[in-house]
Amino acid sequence: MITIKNLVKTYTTRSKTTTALNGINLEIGKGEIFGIIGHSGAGKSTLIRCINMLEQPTSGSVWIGDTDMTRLGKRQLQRQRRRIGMIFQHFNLLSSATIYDNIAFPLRLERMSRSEIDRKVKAMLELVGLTEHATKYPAQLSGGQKQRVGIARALATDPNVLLCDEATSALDPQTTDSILRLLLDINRKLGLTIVLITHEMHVIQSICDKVAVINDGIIAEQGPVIEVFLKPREAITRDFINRESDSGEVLQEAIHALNPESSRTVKVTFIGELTYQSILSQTVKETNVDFAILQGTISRIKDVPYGQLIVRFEGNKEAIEQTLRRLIEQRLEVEELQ
Ligand SMILES: Nc1ncnc2c1ncn2[C@@H]1O[C@H](COP(=O)(O)OP(=O)(O)OP(=O)(O)O)[C@@H](O)[C@H]1O
Repeated sequence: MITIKNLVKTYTTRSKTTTALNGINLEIGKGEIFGIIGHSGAGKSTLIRCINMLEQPTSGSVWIGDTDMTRLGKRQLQRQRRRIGMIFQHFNLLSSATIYDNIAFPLRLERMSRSEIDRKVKAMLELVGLTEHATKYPAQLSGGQKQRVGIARALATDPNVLLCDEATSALDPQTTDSILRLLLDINRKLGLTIVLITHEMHVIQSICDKVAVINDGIIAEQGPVIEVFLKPREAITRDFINRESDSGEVLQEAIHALNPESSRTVKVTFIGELTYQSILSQTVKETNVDFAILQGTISRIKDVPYGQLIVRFEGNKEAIEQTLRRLIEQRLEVEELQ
């Protein structure tokens, strides 16, 4: 659906040249929710803005279906952009227009008839749950409601791609969750492809199918969210994961306080149905080792439950080795920590 090939973007000012994107390659499937996560300055905004040519790439190409967006003339680009909706961190609503008129705005640009516009705006208001608020102005709405208007306006022209530029970063956690649920609902109802950028892992974990981790203008790691977050390969990915846990320092102390001769500390990950099974206790009964749980969590990545335990095994070296082998045989992910 969206293919980004060798994308490079440099910004040149009088004093310096900044390479914001340095050879990005991405493949985003139709109907996918694809998240791009990175620290401030990593290149996220530049990347998402290159998808609809709000930023002109320096080199490389961006394909949406069979269309290379980098090669379009002004008219063709305008036409293509109607197929790509976008929502923003600070909503970008017209403050002097009612909610109804904000949503009608892109439709009027398309010179739709009044009755068609009315039908479409009402359908959009219903989709985002704001029917009661049609005659209000943006200043009379909460942040979450304003973002719903942003979503309704973005979807009014029936796009097949929705770009979300830090769409929940200005919202509190509860409102963030309600907007994320709405995006997921829309993705499922309309089969819409969604590309979102964020610096919060929670956003990716809640609704994305795939994720790319961007750092210094390059993709450090990408793949299905379960793969990337539960088996991270790169330090930057681990950094995002560990930032969510506030016990990182205490845990490091606990791990380093151990006698490496008689104990081993591992992170054990249970994915899907395995999350609810008593595999650990059955295994240590067989192998006769002791264990202490240093940390435990249970959560979900989109619809898939997972559990993670940081466990210190103590006892006979051979018996610990056998325990780890048995856990792996039973399809648990085992990563040794040091
Ligand atoms: N218009 C511009 N002119 C010059 N440099 C720019 C411009 N826009 C972005 N940059 C630079 O490009 C790099 C990537 O910026 P970008 O805004 O894409 O990062 P980001 O990951 O979205 O960061 P943030 O989360 O803080 O918005 C940064 O070094 C930034 O300073």
